[in-house]
Amino acid sequence: MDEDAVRQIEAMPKVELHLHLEGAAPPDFISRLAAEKREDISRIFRRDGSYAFEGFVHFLKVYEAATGVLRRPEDYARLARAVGEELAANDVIYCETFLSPDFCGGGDVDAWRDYLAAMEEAAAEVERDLGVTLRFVVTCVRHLGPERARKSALCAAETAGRRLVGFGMAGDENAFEQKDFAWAFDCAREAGLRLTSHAGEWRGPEEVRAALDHLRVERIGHGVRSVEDPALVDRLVENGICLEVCPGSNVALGVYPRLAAHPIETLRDRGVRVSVSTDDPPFFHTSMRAEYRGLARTFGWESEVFGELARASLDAAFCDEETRARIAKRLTGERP
Ligand SMILES: O=c1[nH]cnc2c1ncn2[C@@H]1O[C@H](CO)[C@@H](O)[C@H]1O
Repeated sequence: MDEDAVRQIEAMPKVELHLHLEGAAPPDFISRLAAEKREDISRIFRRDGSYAFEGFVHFLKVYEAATGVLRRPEDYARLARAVGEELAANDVIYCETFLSPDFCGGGDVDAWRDYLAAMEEAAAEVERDLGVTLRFVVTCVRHLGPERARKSALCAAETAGRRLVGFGMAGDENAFEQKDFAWAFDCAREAGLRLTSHAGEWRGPEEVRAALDHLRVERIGHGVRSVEDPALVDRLVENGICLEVCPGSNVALGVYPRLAAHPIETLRDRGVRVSVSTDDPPFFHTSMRAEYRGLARTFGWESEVFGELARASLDAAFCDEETRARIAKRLTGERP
C-alpha cells in the first residue's frame, strides 16, 4: 500500500473501546506529578523516559507504581484531560476508558463519587474543547479478588448514568476464575450497566467461554485466543459478541511475536465483530494512529475496512442511542 493511502487511513475518525485510563498516562505526566509530590519513582522509567518493565506480571506492577502517584480527584481530572489531548491528536472521536474504584478511593462509595465527579467534569471539558466524547467503564481488578470486586461493582451501581455506562474486569487472568466474580457482574447488570471482561488474552478459549457463561458479558477484552476454538468463534459470531482487540499491546507483551502473526485478520474473516484499541498506549509504544498504520501495512486493509471497523466498534459501544447517532454522523464526515 502506498504511503499516501496509509497517511489518509491514519487520519480517519476513530472509535476506541478499550483504554485503561491510568495505562494511558504519558510517562512525563506521571514523572511531573511525582516531582510535585517529591516522590522518587525513577525505578519505573528507562533512561529515555519510557516505562520500564519485562513481561506481563512486571507490567502490572509498574502500572500500579505509576498509578500510586495519582492520589486525589484533581490528579485524575488532570489525567483525563491529558488523555483527552492524546485521543484528539489521534482523531479518536469516541472513547470508553476503564476506571477503577480500587485506585480512586479504595472502593469507598463516597470517596469514589468525588473522583468520578472530577473525571466527569474533565470529560465534559474534553468533549467541549477537543471534540472527544468519553464514556466510562468501571473495572474491577481480577488479582485483587472477588471481595474487592464487589465493592467496585457497588460503586459502579451507585453512580451508573449517562457517562458511566459499563462494568468490567481487568488484571491478571491467572488469578481466580471468571465465575468467582459473578456477584459483582450481577450487581452491575441490575444497575443497568453493560458488561465486558478481559479473557482469552493469556489463558485460552475456555476463559472466554467462562466470561460468557458466568458473567454474561456482551463484549470481551482482548479475546484473541478464541481463534483457537472454531466452535467458540461460531458462538461469538452468532451472538454478535464484540472483541476489544489490542494488537500493539499483544505484540508488545509477547502474546504474539509480531503483528503479521496476530489473529485479528482471521477473526474478521470469520465474521467476528472486532474493534481496535490501544489498551495502555505509552506502555506499549503505540497510539491509535500507529495501530491503524500497522494494520494497513501488514494486512493491506483499505480505508473501507477501517470505516467498517469504526462503525462496528460504535455499534458495540455502551453509550445511549442519541450519542451513538451523533457519533455515527461524525464518522461519515458530517459535523454535529
Ligand atoms: O493489557 C492488560 N491486560 C490485563 N489487565 C490490564 C491490562 N492493562 C491494564 N490492566 C489492568 O487494568 C487495571 C485498571 O483498569 C489495572 O489494575 C491493571 O492491572
